[in-house]
Amino acid sequence: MTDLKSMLATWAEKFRPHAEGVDLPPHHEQCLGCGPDNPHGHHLQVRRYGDGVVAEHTFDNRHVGAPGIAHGGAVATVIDDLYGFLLYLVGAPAVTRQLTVDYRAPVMIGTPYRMEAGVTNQEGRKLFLAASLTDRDGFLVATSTAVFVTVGVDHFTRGTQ
Ligand SMILES: CCCCC/C=C\C/C=C\C/C=C\C/C=C\CCCC(=O)SCCNC(=O)CCNC(=O)[C@H](O)C(C)(C)COP(=O)(O)OP(=O)(O)OC[C@H]1O[C@@H](n2cnc3c(N)ncnc32)[C@H](O)[C@@H]1OP(=O)(O)O
Repeated sequence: MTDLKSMLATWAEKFRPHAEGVDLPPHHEQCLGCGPDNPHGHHLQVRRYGDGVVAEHTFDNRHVGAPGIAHGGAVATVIDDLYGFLLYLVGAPAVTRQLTVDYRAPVMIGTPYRMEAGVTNQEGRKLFLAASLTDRDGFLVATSTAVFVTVGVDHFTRGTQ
């Protein structure tokens, strides 16, 4: 299990410039989106792509909704986590305040998709983000926007207190 102290100790290494095309580090080992040690997770692997991030991702039977189709919540989870990798490039931790997903076509189990995300605007603590999910033919399957708000490390230790 990842404890908060050891997770925070890894931040300096994560929130720094990363080379183009190199795999970005997971948020932490148990992260639902990208943690390699989470047996229920999506094990998302993400690379920097210019000013944004990119991933090739395939949903599996642990994430099924209607038969053969990925659960919409699972798709939103992976998109949300993909946004979390932009924070390394922005250089500050932030959390999701608003997330929208436009499900344009079913996301099929066992089919590889390309996912891209980038920062469209930054105003003070607010990061306006956008993402897309396309199939191998370049067909647009889902689009998303999000507002993330930058936070200090205390956010992860205090809850609502
Ligand atoms: C999740 C695990 C994290 C582990 C971290 C590990 C390693 C580090 C790696 C990365 C860093 C962290 C995360 C990456 C990981 C995974 C990615 C997935 C991310 C998540 O899964 S994260 C969980 C879900 N997430 C929450 O749990 C947030 C709950 N929430 C709050 O904690 C507060 O709500 C908070 C702090 C967000 C803000 O609270 P606050 O009091 O500080 O600020 P306030 O409310 O004033 O809003 C500030 C300004 O945003 C404007 N604003 C608000 N809403 C807007 C909207 N919809 N559109 C446009 N503007 C909007 C306001 O109008 C104001 O604007 P202005 O400053 O101009 O007045």
